[in-house]
Amino acid sequence: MYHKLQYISQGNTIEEQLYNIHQALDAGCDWVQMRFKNQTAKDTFALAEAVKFLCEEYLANFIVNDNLYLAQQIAADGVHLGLTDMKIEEARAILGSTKIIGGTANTFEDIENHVKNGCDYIGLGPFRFTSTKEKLSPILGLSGYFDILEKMKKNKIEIPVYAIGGIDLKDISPLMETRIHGIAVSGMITNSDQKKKLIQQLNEKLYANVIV
Ligand SMILES: Cc1ncc(COP(=O)(O)OP(=O)(O)O)c(N)n1
Ligand SMILES: Cc1ncsc1CCOP(=O)(O)O
Ligand SMILES: [Mg+2]
Repeated sequence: MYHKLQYISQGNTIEEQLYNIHQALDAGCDWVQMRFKNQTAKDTFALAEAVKFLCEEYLANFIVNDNLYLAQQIAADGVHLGLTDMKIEEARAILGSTKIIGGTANTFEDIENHVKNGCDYIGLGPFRFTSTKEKLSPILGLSGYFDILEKMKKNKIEIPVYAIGGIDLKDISPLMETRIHGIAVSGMITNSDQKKKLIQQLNEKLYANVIV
């Protein structure tokens, strides 16, 4: 089973990114997506190598945002691809069956396509407005998640779905009732000054109904 909490990194420099990722790992995050936009290939590669090393030390999953070739080059655990990034089918053909490929969705049809093309999990959003990402797709709100997850059930489509976009602690329980698998968050963890406590609270809510 995939972990239910994915941390999406933030930071405008390699140092800021490493600091934020290290803090998140130290506080208990076990899945990191490195998201480092508009940077040189040299800096992005240097960061990716350092993050891979850190994630190995903490036994955390490590995936790369957008850049499949970088993920392949550094042997990351996988990649997250958006609707305007490389197609999932092409990515699967390049990465093979053992790597994680996540795909962004904003509609039920996006999810149907991703499943057909061999995606491993879905990042469905945005849940609400967030300043972390520019050019957001239409906001789904709680009712959007209910409708889309309901359609998935009716059509017997099974794939882990992660809610994303402006998510706060109080949103977790209502979101989990829509039958999502987990959440992908950036700002809530990056901006917290009590990360250990926050991640413990998040995991309590995310794993509340998991029978071990
Ligand atoms: C888990 C997860 N879900 C969605 C996204 C968004 O991906 P994308 O639409 O490609 O936007 P950018 O993150 O590349 O700006 C994500 N990164 N992770
Ligand atoms: C990458 C991405 N895609 C849709 S919303 C978003 C940003 C999520 O970050 P935050 O948790 O800070 O809103
Ligand atoms: Mg992208």
